[in-house]
Amino acid sequence: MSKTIAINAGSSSLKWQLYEMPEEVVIAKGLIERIGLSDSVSTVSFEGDKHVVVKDIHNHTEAVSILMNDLKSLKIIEHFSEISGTGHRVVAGGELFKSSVLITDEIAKQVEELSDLAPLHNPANVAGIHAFRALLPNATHVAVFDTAFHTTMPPVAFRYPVPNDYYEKYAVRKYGAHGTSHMYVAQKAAEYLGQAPESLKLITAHIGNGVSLTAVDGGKSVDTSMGFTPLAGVMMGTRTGELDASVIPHIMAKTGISDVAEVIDIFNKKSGLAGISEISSDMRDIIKGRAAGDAKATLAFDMFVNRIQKYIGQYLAVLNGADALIFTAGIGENSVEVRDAIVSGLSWFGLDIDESKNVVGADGVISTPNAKVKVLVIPTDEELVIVRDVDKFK
Ligand SMILES: Nc1ncnc2c1ncn2[C@@H]1O[C@H](COP(=O)(O)OP(=O)(O)O)[C@@H](O)[C@H]1O
Ligand SMILES: CC(=O)OP(=O)(O)O
Ligand SMILES: [Mg+2]
Repeated sequence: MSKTIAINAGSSSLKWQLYEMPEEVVIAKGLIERIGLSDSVSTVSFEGDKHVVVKDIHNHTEAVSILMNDLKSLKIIEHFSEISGTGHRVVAGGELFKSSVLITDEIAKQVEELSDLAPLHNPANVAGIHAFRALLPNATHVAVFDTAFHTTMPPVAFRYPVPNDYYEKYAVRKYGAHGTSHMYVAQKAAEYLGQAPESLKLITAHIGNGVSLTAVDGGKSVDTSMGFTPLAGVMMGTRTGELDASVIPHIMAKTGISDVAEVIDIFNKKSGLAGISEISSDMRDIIKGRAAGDAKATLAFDMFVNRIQKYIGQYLAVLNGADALIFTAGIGENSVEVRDAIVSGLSWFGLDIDESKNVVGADGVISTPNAKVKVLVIPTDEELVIVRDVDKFK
């Protein structure tokens, strides 16, 4: 028996789970959310109790310190040496990493160097890697990549229509993200539906602060909405998603911003729900604003839903029809309103939600019995996939 911890740094959150392995028993878990916003919330669940602390948490380095402190102060562990393995979600693996790897100094450096491919994530992932390697020099540390599941995409999906040189010399292509989550829910969907993964065409919709949709054919990713970086695809909490690149020089000329990196930073951190609503990047705040009749919050909500609907349409085309649509992640798992708004506009395609099943806490099929394309809610579990991969190296 040994304890293994999974660290999942998202753009707005840090999720962790401490497991007894190989039994896969969760000893304790934590969610630090709204990182970088006011009133961040840290929740630790341990021995049936929930410990909740609300305070401003400015960045992921602070979040990692809180997590380490909680492990000891809440007496989840007595000594750090009880933890023999750590698994770190790494968002961008580029073309370098097709599966999980044991972290060495060299690997940690490579992960840091891939930050251009995930500027909001890889630096946070590296912060967790450095902190735990320093604390637990004798443990097994493993990096698990979001991009790994998408390495099955064919060139027709992953290539961009730019001059060949850009791909061949500079690796400019679509890499995708959230792969661990898309893979996990696609496998679960096959279990829920009682069918072999090989026989299913699925559209997995990971809707959190970061959002991506994937076309999964026979258990393999064949297309996904995120691109060279997680800026691409649909509109997100703070990110634009798809945009005409010509907007960049236009904004620079009009505003006087002289550094292109600054524009990209605005597209990554100040756009999406936050940019349109001028209220928040957090869907719970948008839903409140919309309910109160706020026009900007309503537009933000409607644009968010519209972009997701259009990608579902694309993937119905890519797959030439689908057996099921899967909702997962923070918004996909929890927001009845968002699921209802997305599906109700897709009835022509044979999607039909059963309102009595589309409720808080939904888990499993939420479509009507006759729906041509089933709709499921499946809570993702990136942490479980991560610790299973750590165990492979022990
Ligand atoms: N009950 C809820 N209703 C609507 N949205 C929710 C609910 N709970 C969480 N969310 C949303 O989920 C998003 C965070 O999702 P998550 O998957 O945790 O993000 P990250 O991309 O940081 O991993 C936030 O926009 C948050 O508002
Ligand atoms: C890749 C990505 O956007 O991740 P998250 O949704 O966890 O921020
Ligand atoms: Mg996430």
